[in-house]
Amino acid sequence: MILTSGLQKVFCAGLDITEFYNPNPDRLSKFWTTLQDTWLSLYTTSFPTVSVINGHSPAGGCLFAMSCDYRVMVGPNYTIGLNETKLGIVAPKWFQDTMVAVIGQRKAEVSLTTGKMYTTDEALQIGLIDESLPDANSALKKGTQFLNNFQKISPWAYKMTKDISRQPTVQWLIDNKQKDLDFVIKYMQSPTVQKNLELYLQSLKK
Ligand SMILES: CCCCCC/C=C\CC(=O)SCCNC(=O)CCNC(=O)[C@H](O)C(C)(C)COP(=O)(O)OP(=O)(O)OC[C@H]1O[C@@H](n2cnc3c(N)ncnc32)[C@H](O)[C@@H]1OP(=O)(O)O
Repeated sequence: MILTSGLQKVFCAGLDITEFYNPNPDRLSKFWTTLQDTWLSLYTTSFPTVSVINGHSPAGGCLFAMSCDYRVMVGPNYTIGLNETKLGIVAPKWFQDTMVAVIGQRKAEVSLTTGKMYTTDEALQIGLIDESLPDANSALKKGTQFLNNFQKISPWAYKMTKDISRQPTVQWLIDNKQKDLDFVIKYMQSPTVQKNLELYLQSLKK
């Protein structure tokens, strides 16, 4: 499966920030549970996945890209990263663990604490993406080539290997779904967090 965008310059703008601003707890609860379930499904697919990142990919967009098996990004003008601290919020543990699995503990900690958005070249250098291509068509071709490797791999061997590799991160969320949800609901009701989100939303308006 290839995950890509039909837009001109945005792969995925991340989660809809307005869902976190002055949230209705019931609605936020459904929103967050859907996100947890969607991520669990994507991160544990029984078939190979590639993200063809053909535009900017902040926060939730970066999470979805990192959750695929391989990342091909169009360069040099787009950016990718977990920028939550720039919004004055915290990337949850499973977002962080997903990044650690891709680029390692040290690079992930620097990346997460600074909320850095990496250019395509920078992302390639730290291993956040696997390949950089100059345009969307060649990126799509590369992504397809990667998937073709699996014609010679046993689906069972593929799935078992991926399960072993991803198990700790997946199991943590399965075991802590309610705790994670409760934390988000409580955290998003903090006046400081709300103020930070208000300022960030204002900064996005042109
Ligand atoms: C325990 C704590 C739990 C925390 C949970 C984790 C929470 C969040 C994870 C996230 O995913 S937060 C989202 C982070 N996303 C961003 O920071 C992206 C911000 N957007 C941009 O940088 C740019 O919009 C863009 C994606 C580079 C696209 O730029 P472009 O110039 O094409 O478009 P704009 O004119 O800037 O935007 C159009 C329009 O959309 C609004 N908007 C953009 N992104 C979001 C978003 N993620 N959520 C809600 N709204 C968004 C932007 O304000 C514009 O609105 P209008 O001015 O048209 O009203």
